[in-house]
This record gives sequence, structure tokens and C-alpha cells, in this order.
Amino acid sequence: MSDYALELLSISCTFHSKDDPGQRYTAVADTTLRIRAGEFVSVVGPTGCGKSTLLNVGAGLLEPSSGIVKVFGQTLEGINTRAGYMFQTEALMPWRSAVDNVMVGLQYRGVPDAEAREQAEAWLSRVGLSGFGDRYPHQLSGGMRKRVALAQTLVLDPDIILMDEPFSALDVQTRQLMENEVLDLWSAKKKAVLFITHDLDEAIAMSDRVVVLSAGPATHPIGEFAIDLARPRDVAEVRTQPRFVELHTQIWEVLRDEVLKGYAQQLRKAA
Ligand SMILES: Nc1ncnc2c1ncn2[C@@H]1O[C@H](COP(=O)(O)OP(=O)(O)OP(=O)(O)O)[C@@H](O)[C@H]1O
Repeated sequence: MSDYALELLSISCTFHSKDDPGQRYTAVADTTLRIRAGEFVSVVGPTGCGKSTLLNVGAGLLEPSSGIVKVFGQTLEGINTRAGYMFQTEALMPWRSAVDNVMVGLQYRGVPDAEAREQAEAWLSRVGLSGFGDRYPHQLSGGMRKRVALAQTLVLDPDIILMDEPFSALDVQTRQLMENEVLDLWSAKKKAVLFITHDLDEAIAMSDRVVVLSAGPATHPIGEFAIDLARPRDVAEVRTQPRFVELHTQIWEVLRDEVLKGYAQQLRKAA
């Protein structure tokens, strides 16, 4: 069996330009990214560089223009059924209660209702929401809705977890609580995680490895750093460690110019 849970091999993604449909825009060029089973990998890069595009390719939601995706050594065709996703935007169905939202994926898989409900209740309590199962999304805080979304992803017991800036809309304290909860859950189950974020502190605090992407167009990895901080980690505490500061300085050295390029591009687009 392959050591790797997910491999993106020489991936390129070209789109019709949003500004000028006659033109092609290469968002991602010749990018290879491998994630071992049980490994937590973060990808950081400037706004609009192609992070979500890569995640969508790994999820099987977007077919790359060239390159292949392998899942546990098998070439991926169609949706990646070994992966669960958690996106930046709310994915909860407002007309379903929290427990109904969590159990919906199991129901799609044909799990009988009573069993699906029992598993959903168990996951809600694991993410600190026991007793909240009958609340509707609008009756929950932003942090609670993220917990429901997390339970919704994890109840399906995916071998690969794909997260696209899942906590960016949360306040700093709630975000740190959620980050610690994700680390606790991850260390208990050791799934492969591909975590997309803008936030270098978050990437270092959570990951085994941080991959830095260049600014677009033709985004590709320009640096890769092993995060040798001891686990278990508390995301707030780990930031005060000298090794964290050292890693931050090293990675920021690579990321800074790309962020400035990305920012300049955003300004040009807005002009
Ligand atoms: N379907 C599409 N059609 C045309 N262009 C696209 C499409 N999807 C993405 N792009 C372009 O590809 C580039 C990368 O987009 P992507 O959303 O992957 O970046 P990102 O790094 O995730 O951005 P952010 O940090 O803002 O979330 C952007 O310039 C975007 O406009």
C-alpha cells in the first residue's frame, strides 16, 4: 500500500480568465504535493494564489488541466470518496437541526436513521455540543456552527480531511479553541489532513509540515518546512516557544515577497 494518503502530481489548472473570457489564466502550474497517512499538512500562500483550487482538485471536485491525483496509491477518478471537506463558508442546511445536519451524510450512505442519529449525537457531544442537537443553525453561534460542521465532516470517518480556511470567520479566542479541538480529534484518529490557511501562525501551530505557495499566476510550491514542535500542542502556548518564533521567521522570509506580490495583484485587479 502507498505511504501517501493523497498525492497531487504535477498538477496544472488553467481557466478562462474571469476578466477576459477570451484569455486563459493558469492558476496552478506543475504542482506536486504529497500527504502521508496520518500527516497534518498546511498550505499557505497569498490571497488568490490557488490554494482552494488545489484543495478542490484533491477533493475530486475540479479536474486539473494536467497532472494526476492519487488516493492511497490509486488514481482518482471523480469525487474523492475517502475525503471529507470543511470549507470557509457555512455548509449547514438552515432547515435542518444540528443533529439532522450531522446525520445527513450517513443517511446518504444508507445508514438506517436510528443508527445515523445515534452516531450524530455522539459526534455532537465529542465536539462539545451535547444537548444542542435540536437547535437550528440560526440558533447557534458562529463557533457552534463550525463545531456542527466539524461533526458533520468527522462522522463519516474520512481517511483524508480537507479543510479550506475553516475558522477564518471566527474571533481569535473561539478560533484557538476550535484549533485545539481539531488537534485533539486528529491526534486520536491520525487522519491525513490538508489544511489551507492564510494564517502562518495557525499553519505552524497545527501542522507537521507547512508548504508555501508562490503568488499567482502559475502558482507552485516555493518552500516546504517540517514543523518539529513537540505534540500535544496548545495552539496559543506553542506560539511563545523560541522554536516557533524561529520557524515563523524562516517561513515568513519565503512568504513575505509572495504576499506583497499577491497584494499588488489584488490592487491592480481592483483598479
Ligand atoms: N472556475 C474558475 N474560473 C476562472 N478563474 C478561476 C476559477 N477558479 C479559480 N480561479 C482563479 O484562480 C486563482 C486562484 O483561485 P483560488 O480560489 O484557488 O485562490 P486562493 O488562494 O484559494 O484564494 P483565497 O486566498 O482568496 O481564498 C484566482 O485568480 C481565481 O480568480
